[in-house]
Amino acid sequence: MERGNCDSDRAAHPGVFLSRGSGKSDPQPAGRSLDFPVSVVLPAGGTGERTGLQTPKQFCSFLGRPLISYTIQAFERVSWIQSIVVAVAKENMDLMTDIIQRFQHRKVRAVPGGSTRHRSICSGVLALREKEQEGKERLALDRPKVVIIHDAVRPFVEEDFLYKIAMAAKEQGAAGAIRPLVSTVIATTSEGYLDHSLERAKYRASEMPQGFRYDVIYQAYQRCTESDFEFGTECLHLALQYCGTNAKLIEGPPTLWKVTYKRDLAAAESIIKETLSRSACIVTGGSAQAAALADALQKAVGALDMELDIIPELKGDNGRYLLKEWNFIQVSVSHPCLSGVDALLADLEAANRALLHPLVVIWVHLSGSDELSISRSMAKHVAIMDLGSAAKLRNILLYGIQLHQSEDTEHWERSVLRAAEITSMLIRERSPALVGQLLQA
Ligand SMILES: Nc1ccn([C@@H]2O[C@H](COP(=O)(O)OP(=O)(O)OP(=O)(O)O)[C@@H](O)[C@H]2O)c(=O)n1
Ligand SMILES: O=P(O)(O)OC[C@@H](O)[C@@H](O)[C@@H](O)CO
Repeated sequence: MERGNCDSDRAAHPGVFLSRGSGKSDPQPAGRSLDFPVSVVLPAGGTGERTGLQTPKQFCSFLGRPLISYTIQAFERVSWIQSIVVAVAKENMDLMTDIIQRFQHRKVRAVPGGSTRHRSICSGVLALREKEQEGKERLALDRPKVVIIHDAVRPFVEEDFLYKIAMAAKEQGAAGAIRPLVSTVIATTSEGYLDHSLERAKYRASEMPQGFRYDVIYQAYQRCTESDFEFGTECLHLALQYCGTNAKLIEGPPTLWKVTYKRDLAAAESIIKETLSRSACIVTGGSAQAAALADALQKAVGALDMELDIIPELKGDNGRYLLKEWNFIQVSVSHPCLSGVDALLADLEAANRALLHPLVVIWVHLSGSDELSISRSMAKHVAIMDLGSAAKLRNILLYGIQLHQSEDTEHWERSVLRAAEITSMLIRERSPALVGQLLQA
């Protein structure tokens, strides 16, 4: 009798589909293509006990966005992946549905997971049997030829490696990521003493993603035992044990690690922030003075391991920066005018880029020597504070940096270096506390 579900008391759930948001995810990289349908199962039904936190780790947020949303995005950006099923604990179905909606994830549906990881994965695999239905319209999605299974708490996965796993799974029936062991594996006696140690060079750590021909993983879950469901941790083993399918093992990059302990959450946040902070686009408005300041800043931030692209305006071909850059610097000289910043904020809102990550906009103002009146200075501070408060509601973090013209070369160079250091810190830290502040370089 075909196993219709993975927990004794549970029918296969078709999954909750949300209308596909018009949300712009990152532009699809000009990637590869596959001539067979591939779907993904993300087991996310755990409680994350080893983090010691109340919130399951897959729902812990970085920069205002849950970890699972980063993992989903890593897959939905891959053009040859037709659909993604996330298996979550029943009590988290509404939360997962809200995350899919709020971050306008596409190709994604949530299904109830199970009491163990294997049961959650099995629920996801069974859900892929159903023709995916959205509203009244039936989606012309075929049952996948290959299923990629990937822990939802492994957010750093790249298309190239997914491609290798999917191709190997199609050819071999199963494929899995491996990594060298860091520690030696030892066997202990029942009294807690060393029994023997394994020769580390002969063994590898089994990681994710893993890939399977649909029929292989489906049959494996149909044939495995309740003990497998309860205590097993290795899908590749099920494929070998119950389908005679010997997985192709492919060494993956070190970025495939799994968020398990609380320290891993801090590491993941640091990597995400570092990834978002590598570059920025500086808009000069076309003036020679602003361009000269931009050149000086570009050199100074280069020494801080950050790249600046300098453009006169975000029009025409330069509009592409609105779709790919996470950080922008708008330069104004002499007249403390925020109209350029206003226009940039409007462009960013139209591009809907702040949906997934907080964007950083820095207004760099080079004030003339004559601009020392207290009232004008106060007006600037109030203006950027107001604009910053409004932009923050749209997940755009607006900061200001003011430099003063100086004929003294040494003084000027020190100002530019301070401006570069402040710029790098603001982009790296994305601190909500400094939003709307006009910092002095
Ligand atoms: N019943 C379960 C248990 C785990 N998982 C998922 O399997 C992946 C890897 O498992 P693990 O790191 O062990 O997650 P947890 O079980 O949540 O962690 P812990 O063992 O610390 O509770 C995670 O994405 C987790 O959400 C799942 O889908 N269903
Ligand atoms: O054992 P845990 O539930 O912490 O994590 C699951 C891992 O074991 C699993 O993802 C890989 O070993 C590949 O099977």
